[in-house]
Amino acid sequence: MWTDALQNFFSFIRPVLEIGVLAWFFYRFYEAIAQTKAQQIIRVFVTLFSAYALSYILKLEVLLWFFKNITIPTAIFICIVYQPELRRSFTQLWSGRSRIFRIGTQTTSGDQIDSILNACNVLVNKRRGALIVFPRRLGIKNIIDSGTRVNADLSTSLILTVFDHDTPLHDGAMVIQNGRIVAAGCYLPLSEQTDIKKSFGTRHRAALGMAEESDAVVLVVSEETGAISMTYNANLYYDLDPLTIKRMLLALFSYHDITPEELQQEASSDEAE
Ligand SMILES: Nc1ncnc2c1ncn2[C@@H]1O[C@H](COP(=O)(O)OP(=O)(O)OP(=O)(O)O)[C@@H](O)[C@H]1O
Repeated sequence: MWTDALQNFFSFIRPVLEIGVLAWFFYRFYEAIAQTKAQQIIRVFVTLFSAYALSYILKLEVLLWFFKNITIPTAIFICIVYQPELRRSFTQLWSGRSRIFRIGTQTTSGDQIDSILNACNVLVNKRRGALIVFPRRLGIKNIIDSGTRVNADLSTSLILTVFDHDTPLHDGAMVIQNGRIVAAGCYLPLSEQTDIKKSFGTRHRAALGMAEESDAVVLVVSEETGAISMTYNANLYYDLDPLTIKRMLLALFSYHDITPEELQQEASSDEAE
């Protein structure tokens, strides 16, 4: 009797489990893709699938033959043409916004963020540029290996020393993780976005590229304008004030992905209460 009940239970739960896992997977995949240019790929697939379904329902034999024969070449073509977008989507899928993938941690404290922002303000006044990367869940060993390992306690003076002109490490990016300066002089991937402002040079392009390739947060101090900007999730937020940066960093380090506009809305609704 028990085995019958168990069998009945499993035969009920199995399809629920299968549908649940598939729905979760497709939702996560869509969520990752919706943030990137790979949504164009989804549109192509949806259009092709709709056309195929219509041909099937209306029994349009010639169109059905056509769709059957173009499926594999189209899939290969899309994988080749959209390879960077697909790679980014998968990276975001596994780095994810889901708690399940929260393996790594970034525990840079509020005081340490203050030290970083103090350094940024001094750099702004001295008209020096800087690029600081905060890895989150995804490891960025390849980026760290492209520079020089520092592995030192975080301090305003060390950041200033690194980004001062004529120091061997001022060219490139600094990596800060868990309140420590892990490396400096690191090379970041450049963004391939074409709709980025023409006035942005390679420093901003590198910050954006890093935010496209990984879930890291990047701070950029512009040597030319003195603006402090931030990139993450393939977006660049230009010229932010120090308080916004601090609040955003704290939120982002605790995996609460937030934009400056959302932060302002939260602050104004807190004031209203
Ligand atoms: N791929 C890269 N990885 C890390 N750092 C980079 C990379 N490309 C450029 N940089 C840094 O950016 C500096 C050049 O900045 P550039 O003036 O071209 O950029 P920008 O976006 O106009 O910034 P700024 O507003 O500070 O002038 C380089 O000296 C180097 O330190």
